[in-house]
Amino acid sequence: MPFRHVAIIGLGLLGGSIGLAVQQHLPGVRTSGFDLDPATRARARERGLAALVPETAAEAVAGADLVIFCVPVGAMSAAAASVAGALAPDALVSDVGSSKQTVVRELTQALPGIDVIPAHPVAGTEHSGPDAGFAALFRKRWCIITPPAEASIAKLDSLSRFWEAIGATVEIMTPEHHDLVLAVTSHLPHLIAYTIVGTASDLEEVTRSEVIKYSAGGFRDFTRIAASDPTMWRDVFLSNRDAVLEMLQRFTEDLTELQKAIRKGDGEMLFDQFTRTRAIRRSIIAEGQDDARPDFGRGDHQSDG
Ligand SMILES: NC(=O)C1=CN([C@@H]2O[C@H](COP(=O)(O)OP(=O)(O)OC[C@H]3O[C@@H](n4cnc5c(N)ncnc54)[C@H](O)[C@@H]3O)[C@@H](O)[C@H]2O)C=CC1
Ligand SMILES: O=C(O)C(=O)Cc1ccc(O)cc1
Repeated sequence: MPFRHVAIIGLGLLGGSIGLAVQQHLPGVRTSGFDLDPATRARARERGLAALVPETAAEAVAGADLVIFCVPVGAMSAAAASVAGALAPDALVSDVGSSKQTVVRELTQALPGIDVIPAHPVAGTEHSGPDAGFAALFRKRWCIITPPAEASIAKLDSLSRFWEAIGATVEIMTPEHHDLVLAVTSHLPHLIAYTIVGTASDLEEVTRSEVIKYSAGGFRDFTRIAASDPTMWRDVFLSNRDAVLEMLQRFTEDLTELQKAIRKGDGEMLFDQFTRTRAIRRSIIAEGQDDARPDFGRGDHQSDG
């Protein structure tokens, strides 16, 4: 393993999972971590999310050759500023943020002279905080690395090997392309889930208890997504604004087409559309890209296995 000491800033779902995964898969690598919230630091020590959880970010990054920011994308700048003077000059800085263009810009600006190579493990749950992390989170999941044009090939290779060692499969993309792809595959679906759950709970003629009682498959799946962390998702939408607005525009147009078909009684149009989307689901399953997590979509327990 090219890294001897990994420091994790932010010890919630992502940071905690990285800490546990490194300790499980790379026992020779030192781990340290810091979180702004004292209660999270205390819980991180109890759960052993990192071997060392000191009281300051500067102490956590001292001597680390890989520093990973695992904070909401709107907090990346402040988190980077909090370690600016304390990083080893040859440390590699990375992150796990769900959007990449603003993050790469903000980390690079906050840390002049330091190598920054952002990443996004496309792996998560609707849970957050220091109790949510588990070592197997990244197993068989994609990790998209978005190196700036000037990134060192050797450091990019080291970061790829790190993610592979904790179970992920690495893909390289530009930050621009990443933000477009994730806008449609992740950000828009979350926005739709937040909307539909809000719409259902605002109805006057249908009571909230009826919504809960009769929430068969479809609605229930949306409520899982809509339970995701409000701070994290507020930041994702504000940071990936342009790509999300572009995808939302296309989605709105397609929704209007379906609305027209229903009004006109155009069953053929509806049937063709649903046949096309069923084929997409089937190809996801055939490629083994359905979710490997044992509790996906069903319970709210996590495992450390
Ligand atoms: N939740 C998910 O499923 C996924 C999240 N991500 C990304 O990972 C990042 C972290 O998300 P989660 O772990 O889910 O969030 P989380 O809410 O579980 O953890 C974030 C932690 O960062 C801490 N924090 C905030 N500002 C800080 C600062 N300046 N210094 C130190 N700690 C600070 C918070 O106290 C919190 O404990 C986000 O950027 C998110 O977009 C990426 C993939 C999946
Ligand atoms: O829980 C789910 O279904 C997710 O979609 C998790 C997730 C959330 C944010 C990401 O950037 C990547 C994965």
